[in-house]
Formats: sequence, structure tokens, C-alpha cells
Amino acid sequence: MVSTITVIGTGYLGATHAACMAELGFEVLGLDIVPEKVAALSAGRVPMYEPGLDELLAKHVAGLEGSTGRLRFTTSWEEAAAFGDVHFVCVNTPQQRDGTAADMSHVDAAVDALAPHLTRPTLVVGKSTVPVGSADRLAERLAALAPAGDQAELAWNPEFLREGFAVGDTLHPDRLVVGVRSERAESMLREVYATPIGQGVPLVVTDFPTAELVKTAANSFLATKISFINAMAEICESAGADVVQLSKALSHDERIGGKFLNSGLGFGGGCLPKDIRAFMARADELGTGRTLSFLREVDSINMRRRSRTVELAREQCGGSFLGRRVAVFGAAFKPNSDDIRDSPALNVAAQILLQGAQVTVYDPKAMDNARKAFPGLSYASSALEAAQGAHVILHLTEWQEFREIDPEVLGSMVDEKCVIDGRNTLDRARWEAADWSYRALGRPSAATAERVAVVS
Ligand SMILES: NC(=O)C1=CN([C@@H]2O[C@H](COP(=O)(O)OP(=O)(O)OC[C@H]3O[C@@H](n4cnc5c(N)ncnc54)[C@H](O)[C@@H]3O)[C@@H](O)[C@H]2O)C=CC1
Ligand SMILES: O=C(O)[C@H]1O[C@H](OP(=O)(O)OP(=O)(O)OC[C@H]2O[C@@H](n3ccc(=O)[nH]c3=O)[C@H](O)[C@@H]2O)[C@H](O)[C@@H](O)[C@@H]1O
Repeated sequence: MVSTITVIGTGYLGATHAACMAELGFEVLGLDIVPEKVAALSAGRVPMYEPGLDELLAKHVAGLEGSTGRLRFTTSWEEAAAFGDVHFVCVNTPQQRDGTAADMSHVDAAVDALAPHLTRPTLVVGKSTVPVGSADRLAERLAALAPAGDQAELAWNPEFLREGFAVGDTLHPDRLVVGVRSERAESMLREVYATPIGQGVPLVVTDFPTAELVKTAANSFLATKISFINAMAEICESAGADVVQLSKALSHDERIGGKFLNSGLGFGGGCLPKDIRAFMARADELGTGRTLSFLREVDSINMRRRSRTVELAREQCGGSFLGRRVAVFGAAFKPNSDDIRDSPALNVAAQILLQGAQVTVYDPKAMDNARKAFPGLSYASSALEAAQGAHVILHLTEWQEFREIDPEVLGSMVDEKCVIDGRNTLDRARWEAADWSYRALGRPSAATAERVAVVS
């Protein structure tokens, strides 16, 4: 029977997974190699912003008043190995520094550190996003290093949660996918996920490579859908059409659907960009690189959105950024997160800074991370403060609070009433009624829109 679970790597994925496993009723031990992270989590503090996670920690972390005491954290591999019936590996797999493939060093290091302590029957479950073929390789490594031999078995269980919705996505996933080599592994994972399975969540039981591929295929599809609508935005710009209306019209077709069809600055974050690149690199290794060549285009459409946003801002500044003040609303790669990994907003802000503007950034949650990564940018403590004396406002991460800003009030603080909506989520009519020049990717300017209206 499975009653104890360890979670190795307590970042965005692992901290959430650990807390949710405690919520499902298991005794959980989270392990990380960063002692400060372990100390923060042990005190019930979430080292990042993830809605709902602090409540779960308060409910379950041992030693906190009124908690179930089911959740603890450690840096000790011996303790983790002795504790867990099941070990989830949730460490990071970033893009390699000198290439586009996934850096597997953290996964390998975690397996190498855990395995020698595994003296009793156990299941090690990979959750990190890895190149297809990794599980086969790691299963051999585990069997070779673990004193328990083939009683220390591997399974692969990719994760599909979205940051900002991580708790809900973990407790109520769309589907569960498990790659297994034995009935024992399957039945242990069925025990772990008995609650969601009992609630009707579909479970797909498959082999290692298929489980690994489901994950990279899913992220590639999502990235492709976003770049598709952003390619349409490029066409709209040339043809004087409006990509927001186009997207809405497409979404009424149930076969297409409206999700992940929001055009704008494109995708960033710690997953979609590096996952499509790692997938292409792996396909090259497998000798099928051509099959995924479309993902190169997906990537370059996405990166072009960033340079197009910089261009549009430069046009609005009269052709040069020199001596101009630019306010950037948003630093996180998406709203409801403090994650700035490959953030399109910060990428644009940094490019504009390098071209001579004074750039002031405000984000509701990602300020600390942004300051550390981009110390050359200026930071304000509110959107209104960032906008003081600005020649152009760039709306680059679509936080709710930016949608709620009154353009009349903001208008009295800026030098020029010019806004670029990089996420196509501001109420254009409201901004134009307050006398702002509103520009967006894939949407006609007010002048073109009038011309199109006259012609039609
Ligand atoms: N962030 C997300 O929304 C999702 C991430 N994933 C995948 O999950 C994996 C983890 O991603 P994140 O949580 O975002 O990364 P992260 O960087 O936030 O967390 C990784 C954690 O692992 C720890 N770590 C690194 N090496 C270790 C080792 N040898 N032993 C123990 N701990 C170690 C780090 O200190 C860090 O706390 C990646 O493969 C990612 O692609 C999958 C689905 C969703
Ligand atoms: O593998 C992962 O780590 C995760 O990657 C994504 O989740 P996440 O990175 O949290 O964020 P998304 O909501 O997918 O957004 C990714 C990026 O695409 C952008 N996006 C999203 C949707 C859209 O219509 N348009 C668009 O530009 C967002 O602004 C953001 O920059 C996937 O949605 C998750 O299923 C997956 O588990």
C-alpha cells in the first residue's frame, strides 16, 4: 500500500505536487538541494507566487498550528529514501547553455543521489519534462545503482499543470498519463491518484516513450496554436484586418476552439519555448529532424512578435528611443505568476533599454525576480508611478489590474497618450474615448480602421 511519498525538487512543479499529495491524504516529504528553499517551505512560506499554494502549506506543513502535519521538507537523501513508498522526481530540465537540447544534468543528479539509498521496494516516478528515451536510460541507471535492484522500479508520469492554476490543475487534472513497465507500477500509481481517478479523471496507461512524448507533443501543439494566430496577426497587419475579430470568429468553430488563440506578444515561460527546442533537438538525434521543422517556424514567429513590439514602440516614439521614457506594464511571462523565465515582457523592455530609452517596469508579483535578472531597468511600485512622464505605455502581461486602470486618470500622468496593447486585452474603445492613441499587434491603427470602414 502506498502511504508515503517524497517529492524531489520543490520548485514551481514540485512544491505544488508535494502540497497536493498531502491534500490527497499522503504523508509527504519534499526534498531540495537548496537549503533556503527547504527552510522557507518548512516554515510554510511559498518561495514563489502560486495562488492557493500558501493555504495548502498552512494546512499541511508539520509544526504549523492547526496543520495536519502531513507535509515536511528535507535536504537529506538518506531520509527521503527511507521515507518514501513512491518518489516523484520534479527537478528542472532547462535548455542547455550551449545548445537547444534539454539539460538533463539535474534529473541525472537526482537519480544518482537517491538510488544508492534505495534499500527497499519502491517506485521512482519521473515528472520532469524530458526528451523521449530518457526513461529507458534512467531505468537502467536506477537498477544499476539501487541496492534494492529491480525492486526499485521506474515509472513516467508527465505533468500538465499551468502556473497560476497549479493547485487546481494538480488536484483536478484534465487527464493522467503514466508510462509503466509492470502491473505493480500501474497499481501503485492508481493508488496515488485514486481520488482524481474516482472523480472520473481519465487515466492513460502506456509505455515510457509514449508517456514522455505526450508531454512534448502537448506543449508543441499549444505553442503551434499560439504561433498560428500570431502568424495571422502578421497577415492582418499587412492586409488591414483585425486579428482579435478573426480569432473570435475562428473560435466559434468547435473543431478549432478559442483556447490558446489569443494573439499578441506570444509565448514565454520556463516550458513552452525550451520544450519545443528540446523536442527538435531530440528529433535531430533520432534522425527525424525534418518531421519537426515546422516547430522552427513556430519559434521564429514567436520571437518576431517581440521584435515587432519593439518596432511599434519605436515608431510611436517618433523613430528613435533616445531621450524617450517608456512604461512597461508587466514583467511575468503571464499573469497570476511571478515567473520571469523567458518573459516576453522583460525581453522587450531590455531591448528598448539597449536602444536608449529610459524604461520603467511595474508588475504586481514579479518585481523581485525582475530586479534580480534585469538590474538595468527602472522599477516603479505601481502602474501609475511607472507611467509618470511616459511617452509610450506598453501593456505586455495581461494582469487584471491593468485592465481595470482608468485611461482618463492615466492620461493626466503621461507625456504622450500612446498605448501599445501587447496582449490585446485592454478595452480599446475606452482608451480611444479617453483620447489615447491605441496600437496593437495584428490590429489596424485608428486611421487605418477608419479608412477600412469608409471603403467598406
Ligand atoms: N513549472 C511548470 O508549470 C511545469 C514544469 N514542468 C516540468 O517540471 C520540471 C520542473 O520545473 P519547475 O518546477 O518549473 O522548475 P524549478 O526550477 O522551479 O524547480 C526545480 C527544483 O529542483 C531543484 N533541484 C535541482 N536539482 C536538484 C537535484 N539534483 N536534487 C534535488 N532537487 C534539485 C531546484 O533547486 C528547484 O527547486 C521541468 O522539467 C519542467 O519542464 C512540467 C509541467 C509544469
Ligand atoms: O510544461 C509546462 O510547464 C506547462 O507549460 C504551459 O503552461 P505555462 O507555461 O504555465 O503557461 P501557459 O498558460 O501555457 O502560457 C504560456 C505562454 O503562452 C502565452 N499565451 C498563452 C495562450 C494564448 O492564447 N496566447 C499566448 O500568448 C502566455 O502569455 C505565456 O507566455 C502549458 O499550458 C502547461 O500545460 C504545461 O504543463
